[in-house]
Amino acid sequence: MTTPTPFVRKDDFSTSPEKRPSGVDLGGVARRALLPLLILLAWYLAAEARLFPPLLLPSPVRVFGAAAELLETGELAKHAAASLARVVSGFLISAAAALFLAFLFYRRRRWEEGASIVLESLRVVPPLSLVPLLILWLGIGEAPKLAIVVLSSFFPVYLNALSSLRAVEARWREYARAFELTPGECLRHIHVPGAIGGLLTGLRLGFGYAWRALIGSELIAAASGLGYLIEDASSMARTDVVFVGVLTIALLGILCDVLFQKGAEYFEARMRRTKSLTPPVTPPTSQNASHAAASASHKASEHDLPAVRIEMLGKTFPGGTAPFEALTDTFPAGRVTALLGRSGCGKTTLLKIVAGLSAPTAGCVRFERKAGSGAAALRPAIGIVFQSPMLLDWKTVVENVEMGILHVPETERRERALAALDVVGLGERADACPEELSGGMAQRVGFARALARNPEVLLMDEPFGALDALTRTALQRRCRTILAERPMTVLLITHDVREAVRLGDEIRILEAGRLVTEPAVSDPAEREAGLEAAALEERILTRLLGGASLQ
Ligand SMILES: Nc1ncnc2c1ncn2[C@@H]1O[C@H](COP(=O)(O)OP(=O)(O)OP(=O)(O)O)[C@@H](O)[C@H]1O
Repeated sequence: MTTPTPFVRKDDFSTSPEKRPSGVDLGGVARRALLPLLILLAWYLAAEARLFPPLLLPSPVRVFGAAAELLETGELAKHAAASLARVVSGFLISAAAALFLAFLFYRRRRWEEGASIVLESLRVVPPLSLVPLLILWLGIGEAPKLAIVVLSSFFPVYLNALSSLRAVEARWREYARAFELTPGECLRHIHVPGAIGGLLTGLRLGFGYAWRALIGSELIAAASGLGYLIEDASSMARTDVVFVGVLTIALLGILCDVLFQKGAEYFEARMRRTKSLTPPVTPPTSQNASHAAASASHKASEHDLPAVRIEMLGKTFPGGTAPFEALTDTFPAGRVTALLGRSGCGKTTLLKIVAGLSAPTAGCVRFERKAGSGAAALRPAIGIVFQSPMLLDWKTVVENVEMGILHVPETERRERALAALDVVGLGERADACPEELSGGMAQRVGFARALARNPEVLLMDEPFGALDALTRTALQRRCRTILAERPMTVLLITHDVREAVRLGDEIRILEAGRLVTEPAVSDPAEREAGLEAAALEERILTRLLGGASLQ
């Protein structure tokens, strides 16, 4: 089965605020402080015992004395501020450039290929080796120092952003096509919130690299900054001041990192937990409710519904696999066609072609309406239910349903989504997060998302395959009720012969690249437990098991 799996994100920022224990973790603070305190003690003892000459290892007392002196004269603050300004401005420039390029390239591999030799060369060349050139081109002012910081922090941001955006884009590509999302909608609703962990990790790493590049940048004819302070003190054999400079860089780096991490956590929580930021779901007004309900329970006239006609349909994948080469059949209008077949025979491939998610290599799909139908020229509205629910975990239940109908005006969208949730019995859970739902509920949300589109053609790819037997039976019954009230042309892919018999008005078996028709049980009331149903089930099972051995 090639249906995409739901996206579960794991990254450096997975410790969301609500999962953290509130209050200060004193144990954690003590654990972190223990090693530095031990080092400080060892340093003090080694210096007092004169294990090394004071020029090599001044005592901590002398270092803190020098720090106090530099603080008093304002020297330390002046140099720290100059360094901080360089790090922040260099980082902002590099982050802006890196994010711009990552967003430009993540869907355009050819553009990235065009720039790849230049970018790769820059990535492997140590920025400090460019110092002579930078001085030559940019002089000895601030520009070359900034350039070193920018070059050092660019790649962590760029590479993390590019790879996380690409991973999210690939994972949700079919989803985006199935619901006809525009590139802007994909970016806003899926790619940025989905990749936010990777984006923030890259920014954090980049900021760390900017600090590390600082000293190198301040070796270039600087008259201020912690790098300059260290260099100047070193030339005057003031090791204590060198220590002050290095410790200040470490402290400022850690402080910036903590602030950055807190800010990133807050930002990520805002981006991903839209639930807490969007107004709570309010019940529709009575007038709108009736309109929405009418819309959700939109009952397409059976006369208008299209049949799905496939003609000489063939698909050959680039590797040479060809599940079928010339399929011809009609899935009748307003009826449920259950499609069975052994694993790997091409059921999902066929459904994707009908959905327009994959192009056939031969033949075509046509949606045929009865002559005289008012909607003869229209492409039908298609709803797709994937095997897994494919819910965006940064959106609430109702927002997930809305993703299927983003083309609908905002005022109507919420009402239609709520009405569709009502149809699947989840109106009360509209404001819940996907992670709060059971597997069956999540699948019903996926069903509601397809129903909200008022589909004339409903394509379902093993929609109940991952559920336990009880939930599956309950959902099959609900599905049958919904389909009885709202006729649609349905193509249902399933591995479950009983499901095919229960739900199918038509039954097809895809075997050896051919579609074989099995006569379904004509009376829906008999499909659940009638003798005819049992005999049909047995016959289909025998047919499926009688083929080649399972792979
Ligand atoms: N993108 C692809 N590239 C190459 N081969 C593919 C691709 N997608 C599917 N196939 C191959 O095409 C054949 C049919 O795959 P498909 O997913 O349609 O089978 P299926 O009948 O839905 O299987 P299952 O019931 O196990 O889900 C398989 O051999 C599969 O390996």
